[in-house]
Amino acid sequence: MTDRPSTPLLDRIHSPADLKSLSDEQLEQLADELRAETISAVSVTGGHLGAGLGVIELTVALHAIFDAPRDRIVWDVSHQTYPHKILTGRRDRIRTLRQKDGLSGFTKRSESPYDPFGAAHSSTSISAALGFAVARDLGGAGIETPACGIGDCIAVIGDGAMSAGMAYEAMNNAGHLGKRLIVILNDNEMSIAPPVGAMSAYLSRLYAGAPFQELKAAAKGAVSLLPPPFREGAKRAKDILKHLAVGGTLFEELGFSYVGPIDGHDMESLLAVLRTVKARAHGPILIHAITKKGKGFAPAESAADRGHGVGKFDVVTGEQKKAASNAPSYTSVFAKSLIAAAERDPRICAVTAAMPDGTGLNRFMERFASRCFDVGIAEQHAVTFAAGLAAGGMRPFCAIYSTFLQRGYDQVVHDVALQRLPVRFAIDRAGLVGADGATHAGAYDIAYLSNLPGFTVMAAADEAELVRMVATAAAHDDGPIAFRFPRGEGVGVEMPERPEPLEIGRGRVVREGRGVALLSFGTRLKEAVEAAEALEARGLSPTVADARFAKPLDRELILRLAREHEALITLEEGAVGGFGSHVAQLLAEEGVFDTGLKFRSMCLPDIFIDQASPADMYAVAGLNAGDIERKVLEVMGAKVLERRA
Ligand SMILES: Cc1ncc(C[n+]2csc(CCOP(=O)(O)OP(=O)(O)O)c2C)c(N)n1
Ligand SMILES: CC(=O)[C@@H](O)[C@H](O)COP(=O)(O)O
Ligand SMILES: [Mg+2]
Repeated sequence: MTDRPSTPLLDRIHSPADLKSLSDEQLEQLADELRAETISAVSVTGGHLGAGLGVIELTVALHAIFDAPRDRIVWDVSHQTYPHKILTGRRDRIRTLRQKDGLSGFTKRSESPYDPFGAAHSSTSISAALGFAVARDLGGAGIETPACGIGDCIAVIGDGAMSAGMAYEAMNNAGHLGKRLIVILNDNEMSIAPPVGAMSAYLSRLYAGAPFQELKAAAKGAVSLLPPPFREGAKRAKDILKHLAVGGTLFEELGFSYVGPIDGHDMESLLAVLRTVKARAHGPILIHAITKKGKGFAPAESAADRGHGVGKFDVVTGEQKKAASNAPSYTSVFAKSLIAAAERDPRICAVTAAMPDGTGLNRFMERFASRCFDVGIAEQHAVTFAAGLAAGGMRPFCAIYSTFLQRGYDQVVHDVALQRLPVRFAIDRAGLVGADGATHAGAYDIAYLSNLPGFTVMAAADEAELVRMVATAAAHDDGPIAFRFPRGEGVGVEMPERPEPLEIGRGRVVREGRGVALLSFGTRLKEAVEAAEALEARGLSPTVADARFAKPLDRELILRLAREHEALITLEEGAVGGFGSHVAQLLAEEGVFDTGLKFRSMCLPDIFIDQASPADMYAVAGLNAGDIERKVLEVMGAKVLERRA
């Protein structure tokens, strides 16, 4: 007895080469089995379900027609690649997805030669595929697979990812270079939330209602693309292409041949069009495939997010297994606090870059639709748009995950900081996030914001602190201000009734002790307190303080801790170069080291940490309570404790 689906054909597939001998009908059957296997695997791992289900037929067709790894298939975001992983020799590990030591939830060059380019942040695929195409034409053979060289270069990009400027930068360049390059626009009319923006409306118009171009002309153009009959389906290809629009679109204006729209779930259409394109394409070509996110799994198809990101679930009912929560999530605390602040202040508005649910701004949107802006996947624009709002007299909160804010860094520097504009950055997913792994680690914002003149940088130690920081940011008009908080639920502390803004640049001592001081910035505070309590048993009683601010630093507090203790240890959920470095700089400048203070900075190590539970990732980073305890003992010269299990 097994709860795995029956997959006789898929069981024979060990690499894409095995698809080459299958008939078109068998490829259709393979797609059905691949869908069942994908659903089964994600039901035990959780993860990105809907996007993969939407590209099952496309994945099979691509691997049947093209020759990966020689042909480079570059998946945008790559959260839709679980079916691709199954077909490319990773089926035996597919139930380890997104877990410690398991398969990554995204494409990863070190994981497989079939993943020619890693991704997880969106809208990079056309640039990367174009890079491969140019390398090919310059005689490059690829790093991992030099023996097979580089064949066709194919970018598969979603309609949501098409909202980012980078995709247009790439098409602009590709149209100019004129290299053979295949872009498949996987249009499921969904980002994580329903897509927004004029471009999304334009894509819908390409296949909604009346044909946008005279059919006769389209058919003529299409027929000229047809190959001589080969293998199966040439006649069918002709029939299909007769009904397609070719030319006349924005893409055509950018120098691409446009083929579409085609039904991305109709294997016959896909095979026919891909065969034709493979045989005849010259220059850049864009194939517009219409798909359904969550296709073939009713609970996903009917979910508001089309099953974008799911927990483990029951394959029959679709019911997700949710862990009981003991405290509200940081995201919901942020959203609630911002709504409360906006009730009082009509200047408060909010900006998200395609993450209304993830940032909690969907709730703000329900309450203040005219003051909330989902700009699509467009972090650079989001930041400068917020800068404009601030310059216009509003009080904008730009809510972006730490990892995605990286994309808007020049805008943060040039448009916000340099002009000292009071944009409030609500930085969610700060620190290590778990299953999404290294691509989504919120590791760098402390460093890349704290070095900017005039920036105020805060980190919440718990959910009550987050409430205070929202109030602080709302009241702060003197330049840009950021506050960071992690993924997941809070600590379960009591919440302030009427949050008062914090005094800028003032930390707090949460536990008075002696000998050694632990100065935490962010939610490692809980670990620091735990470590301090454990150290009591060893005769040590560390002082524990919450810095609250990485910029401006609480000089008074830090210098007092340095003066009154033999050792000072800083803690943060960020990369080297952040809070600890700024504290070290202050201590050095003040000559504190000259008088013999023992100083250590505990931050993320200089490595990319693979996916695992956040606790396991912090164990790799050496930032859990036991690690802090050991560090204290090491610094204070006491016996190092046995490593905790
Ligand atoms: C730069 C960046 N911003 C935000 C995200 C978060 N994100 C992941 S998938 C996604 C939606 C992508 O939509 P689409 O490209 O249409 O793919 P689909 O899931 O519909 O297949 C978003 C916003 C991201 N991965 N990268
Ligand atoms: C692929 C992607 O970037 C998002 O879907 C991300 O996985 C969301 O993560 P959260 O669950 O933390 O919102
Ligand atoms: Mg989409």
